[in-house]
Amino acid sequence: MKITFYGAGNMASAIFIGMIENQVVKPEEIFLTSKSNKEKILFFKEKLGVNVAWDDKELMEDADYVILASKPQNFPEVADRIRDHIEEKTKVISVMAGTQINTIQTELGTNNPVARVMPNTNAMVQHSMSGITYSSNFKDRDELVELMESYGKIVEVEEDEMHNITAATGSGSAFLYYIYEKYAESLIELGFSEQQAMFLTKNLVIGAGKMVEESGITFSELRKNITSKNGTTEAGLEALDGDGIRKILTTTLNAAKNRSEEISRGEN
Ligand SMILES: NC(=O)C1=CN([C@@H]2O[C@H](COP(=O)(O)OP(=O)(O)OC[C@H]3O[C@@H](n4cnc5c(N)ncnc54)[C@H](O)[C@@H]3O)[C@@H](O)[C@H]2O)C=CC1
Ligand SMILES: O=C(O)[C@@H]1CCC=N1
Repeated sequence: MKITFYGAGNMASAIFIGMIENQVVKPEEIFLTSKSNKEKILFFKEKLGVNVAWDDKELMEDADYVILASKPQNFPEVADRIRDHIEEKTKVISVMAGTQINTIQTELGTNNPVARVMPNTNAMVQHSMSGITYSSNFKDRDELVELMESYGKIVEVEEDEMHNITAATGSGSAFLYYIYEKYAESLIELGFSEQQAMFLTKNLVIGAGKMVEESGITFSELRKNITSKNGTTEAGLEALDGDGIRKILTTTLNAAKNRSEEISRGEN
């Protein structure tokens, strides 16, 4: 197999590191190219044993998959590099936010099968939650699904649902990290040192994640198990105000979704 990545930044590296660690591909089956971070991809070559190249003929020759992993704004330049070299056998996989299948096919000047995947950087630890959608001519999906499942879970969606997935899980972990950051800052206000606040928050998050994974019970049951009648948690939860926080999160998710829709209309 040959998988070529155009772009080797945060998202692409989380994917190929996840795939290599899970041994679904060998490092020598991966080809990387980039624009900005030349030293970084030479580091990946050195550390992981992947191939690195800037010659598009070499990159695209006999490729089974080409992964589009630049920012959407850089896609026109990436398309210029790929267009004259794409072979009939090559399936196109895009992780770019917003960029529609028909835009990808038009820019590449090809009708090759295209899948859009919206992963997240938890791919690095094989825990991405990714959405996937396909062009109608994308046959033989099992191999791609196996590749994508090597670094996490996937849900298949219609293309117009990709805006929601992008907000919910593509950007979603950043929203959760932001809440953890704010939680740690509040602990400092409570009187903990910065080091203590980070240590407490980090272990709270790890423990909560493991409870979600291993207990098999719902978020609300987990919460209720902590909440004593007229106790400290109840007092805190009343102050937290469930509806208020839901409103903030809905506004957050809608802002991310709207931005994905703007990108799809070419509003850079
Ligand atoms: N970072 C994340 O959590 C997620 C990112 N994505 C998508 O992944 C894509 C990449 O995002 P990041 O990895 O965060 O960005 P990044 O800035 O870390 O990496 C972008 C990469 O694209 C390369 N690039 C730019 N122009 C190029 C060109 N003409 N030829 C070859 N390579 C080129 C850069 O050199 C760099 O390696 C974006 O489209 C984003 O929407 C999707 C889901 C999550
Ligand atoms: O912020 C972004 O646009 C990308 C897409 C999802 C996560 N990061």
